[in-house]
Amino acid sequence: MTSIAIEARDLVKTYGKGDTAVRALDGASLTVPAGQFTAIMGPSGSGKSTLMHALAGLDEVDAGQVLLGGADVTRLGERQRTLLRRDRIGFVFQSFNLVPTLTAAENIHLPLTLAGRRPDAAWVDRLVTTLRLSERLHHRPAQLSGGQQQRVAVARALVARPETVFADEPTGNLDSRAGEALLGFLRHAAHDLGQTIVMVTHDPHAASYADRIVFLADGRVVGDLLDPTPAEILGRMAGLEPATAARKEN
Ligand SMILES: Nc1ncnc2c1ncn2[C@@H]1O[C@H](COP(=O)(O)OP(=O)(O)OP(=O)(O)O)[C@@H](O)[C@H]1O
Repeated sequence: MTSIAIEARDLVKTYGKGDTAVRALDGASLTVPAGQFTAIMGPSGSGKSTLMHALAGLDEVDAGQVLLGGADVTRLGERQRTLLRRDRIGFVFQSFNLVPTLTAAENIHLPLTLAGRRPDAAWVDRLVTTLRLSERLHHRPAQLSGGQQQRVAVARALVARPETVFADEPTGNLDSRAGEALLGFLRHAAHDLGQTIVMVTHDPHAASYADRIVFLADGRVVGDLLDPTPAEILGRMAGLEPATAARKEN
């Protein structure tokens, strides 16, 4: 039986107040099996980043519940949420969030340093080699290209082998070869190492590496697709875009 890594029920999240209020999540519900590579897709503004931040316990929601590995994230205090993020979750953000004064190697090791854990040298070596960072370990972020910074951020997210990895557009700054290597690696992390991967992307080709795609529109989950091909994904996305645009104009 497949165990469940994440269960989100009826999530509601509103930004702002009054006339300018935006309901970014409007009753989003979702179940993510453990050890699966899941992609979240949907039109711009449909709530993908908001959903991912809510699932990861980075942002609070107005209503609803998120169970992550059995813990109710929405009910934890700030300190417990910080520990949960530190010990069980890895993140890859669009903006990398690398520490500018640390080298690539120090950035990669940071989650272990913060948790007072020793690195697994063989695992670090494998990450660095697969992500082609061996020649760049002693550079600081400002001395790295966007793609290299992205790969450092990915290595950092995986270094502690967290149960769950959240990635927001992880291939956004990569050329196609580096992007494919990274996606292959995320797939491997799910299938062979049992990590649960949740990725937000706009790119149907990137999403086709996932086991399952969850589609969002207007803050709600509106469907999913198993073992998707890029063509199937494009078809579904085409069905979502006009509906959202039309509703916004009304
Ligand atoms: N901090 C914020 N303050 C106000 N509104 C916000 C904030 N963050 C997001 N929103 C709004 O909430 C809605 C959902 O945003 P979100 O970033 O989750 O969408 P998305 O699907 O990830 O979009 P994109 O694909 O363009 O990155 C959008 O209408 C956005 O403008």
